[in-house]
Amino acid sequence: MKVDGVHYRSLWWNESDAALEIIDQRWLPHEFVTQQLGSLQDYATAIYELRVRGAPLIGATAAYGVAFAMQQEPTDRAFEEAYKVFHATRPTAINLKWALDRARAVVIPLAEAERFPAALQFAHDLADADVETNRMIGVHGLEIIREIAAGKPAGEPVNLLTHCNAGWIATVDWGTATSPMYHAHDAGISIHTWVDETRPRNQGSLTSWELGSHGIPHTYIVDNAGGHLMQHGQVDMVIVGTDRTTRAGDVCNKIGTYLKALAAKANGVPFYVALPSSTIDWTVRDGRKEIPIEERDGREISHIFWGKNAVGEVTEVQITPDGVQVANPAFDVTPAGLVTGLITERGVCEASEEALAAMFPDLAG
Ligand SMILES: CSC[C@H]1O[C@H](OP(=O)(O)O)[C@H](O)[C@@H]1O
Repeated sequence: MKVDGVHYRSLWWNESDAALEIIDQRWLPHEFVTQQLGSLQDYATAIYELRVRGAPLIGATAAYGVAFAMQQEPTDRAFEEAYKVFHATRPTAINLKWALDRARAVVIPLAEAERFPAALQFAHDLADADVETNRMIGVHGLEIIREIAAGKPAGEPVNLLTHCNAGWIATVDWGTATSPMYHAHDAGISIHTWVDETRPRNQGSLTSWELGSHGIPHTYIVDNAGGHLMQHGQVDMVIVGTDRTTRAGDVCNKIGTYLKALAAKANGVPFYVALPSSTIDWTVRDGRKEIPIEERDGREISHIFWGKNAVGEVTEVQITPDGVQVANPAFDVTPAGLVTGLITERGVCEASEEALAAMFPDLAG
C-alpha cells in the first residue's frame, strides 16, 4: 500500500544487491526504517523480533530466506540448516512451515546449480500470489460490508472493530482483515474502524498508521473497550486475521481475540475472520488442543516497546516493578462456534469442516 503517496510492499528483492529488503516495522509508526537481510541469522532475527510479522509475511520472508541459503551454498545440508533455523523462530503461524515445505519440494529435486534461481522464483511467485490472494479477500469481504451498509441509516458509517494488525504490513500487500476495509473505502462505502491497541506489542498502532495513511476514519482504543462498545451497539462487525486456522474452523490469532469473539457472541455482533488458504492447517482439527501457542519474552509486557518520549526519541520504558513475574502467551484460539464466517480468497464460508472442505476440496485431503 502507499506510504506518503509511494507504493510499497512489506518486502522486496533488491536486484542490484541480490538481497531481500524489509520494512523493519518495530519502528513504525514513528520511523520508516528498511533493512537489507545479509545472513541466515538476519532472516531469523527479523522474524523472531517482529521486524517482519504476520503469518503470510513470515512465510514470504522464509521463502526468500531459503533462496538466500541456496545463493550461499546450494546443498541439501544448507537447505536443512535454513529450514531448521527458520522453523525454530516462531511456532504458531502455519505459513512459516507452509512456505518452507513448499520450498523444499521445489529445491531438493534440482541439481545444485539450479537451486538458487528456482528458490528465488518460488519466493517471488509466493509473494505475488499473496498479494492477489489478499486482494480477493478484500473483494469478498467488501460484499459483507456493503450488505451491512445497506441496512444502516443514511450517512452513518459501518463500524468495524479489529484486533492486532492483519494489515498490508502483516502480509506482502493489502492485508487480510484490512483488505475489505480498503476495498469498501475505495468503493465509496462509509466505514469507521475501532482499532484495538493490542497489548503487549501494540500492533494496533500499525493498523492505525495503515488506515490513517489510506484516509480511513478510525478510533484507537484499549483492548478492554471492545465489549463495552458492542454492548452499546457501536460495533456492526468484528473482523480479524489469523495465524493458523484448523480444518474445522478453530481460529488461532493474537492474544485477546477470543475475548472479542465472546463479547461479539454475547451482543449479537457478527465476528469474521479474514484468511488466505495458506493459513489453514489441514492437519489439525482442535485448535485449543493442537495449535502451539508461542510464549514470548516477558519484557514485551514489563516494558513498552519503542515509544516516542517527550523529546521525540523512540525508546523503551519499563512499566512494572523490577523483577515482576510475567506470562506472555502471544496467541489464543477462538472456537469455530464463535466465528460467523471465514473470508477467504475464494469466497466466504462458515467456520466448519464441511464448509472449508467444500471451499477447498483440492487442499482438504
Ligand atoms: C495476516 S496475519 C496477522 C496476524 O499476525 C499477528 O501476529 P504477530 O503480530 O505476532 O505476527 C496477529 O495475530 C495478526 O492477526
